[in-house]
Amino acid sequence: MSEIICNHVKKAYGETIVLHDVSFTIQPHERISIIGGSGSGKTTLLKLLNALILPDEGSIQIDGIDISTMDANLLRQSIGYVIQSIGLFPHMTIYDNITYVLRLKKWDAIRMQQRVEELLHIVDLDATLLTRYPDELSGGQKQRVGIARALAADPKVVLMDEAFGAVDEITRHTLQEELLRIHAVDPFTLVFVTHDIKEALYLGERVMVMKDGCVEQFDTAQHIRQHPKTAFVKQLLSYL
Ligand SMILES: Nc1ncnc2c1ncn2[C@@H]1O[C@H](COP(=O)(O)OP(=O)(O)OP(=O)(O)O)[C@@H](O)[C@H]1O
Repeated sequence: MSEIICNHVKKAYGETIVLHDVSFTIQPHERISIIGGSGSGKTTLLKLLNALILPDEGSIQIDGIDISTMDANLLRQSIGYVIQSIGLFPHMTIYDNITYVLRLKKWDAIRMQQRVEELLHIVDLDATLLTRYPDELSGGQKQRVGIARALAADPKVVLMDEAFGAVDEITRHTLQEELLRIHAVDPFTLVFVTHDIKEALYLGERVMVMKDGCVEQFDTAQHIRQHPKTAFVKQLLSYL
């Protein structure tokens, strides 16, 4: 499961309205990418889905439950979240980073060890890295650790914010393919924020284009390509 419904959500920081009356539904297991100009509200939207911030108006439901009524910590433990700066804990080993949520959930050591082995296989990382600290890894390896950590507790929703933005083109493409492979094997609802239209169309079954806090178009990748609704969407497609 994990249908996400965003219902007339409005968010402002002080006087500045960052999201205006945003509504959409994401189907269980769907892959959505979000693209838009800088400051259009993409990260704010992900933070709302993760209950890191709350809407001023409107509501967000996951599987029919308004997330503002849920325990925020439990909600976040059930959602995988990967950000560009990765957010690995620098003072923890890679093993401890990957198992962070599992330890919060009080998994026993043997089960955790087995899950880490599975995760290393899924994200194609070598077990010798487990005792290292984040500083001792390359950018691509850190991204893989970030993905492994996000997937550790088998979340039904995964939010990725410019997750592959800080790696070279080849690593980026490899990570994109791996993400699709991981999703195909054990699907989850994926919301992937990117600045790259090519990446948005490649990863998203549907693509949401945002501008100035509004959704300009939310359609299948094919429909966006064939029928861009606004000048802004056309402009994005011109970068392909
Ligand atoms: N904590 C905050 N306090 C005040 N304003 C904020 C805060 N966080 C974000 N903003 C503002 O809200 C707007 C939307 O920011 P957001 O990070 O959601 O945009 P974005 O689409 O993710 O941008 P980018 O692509 O540059 O990362 C921006 O104008 C930003 O300056």
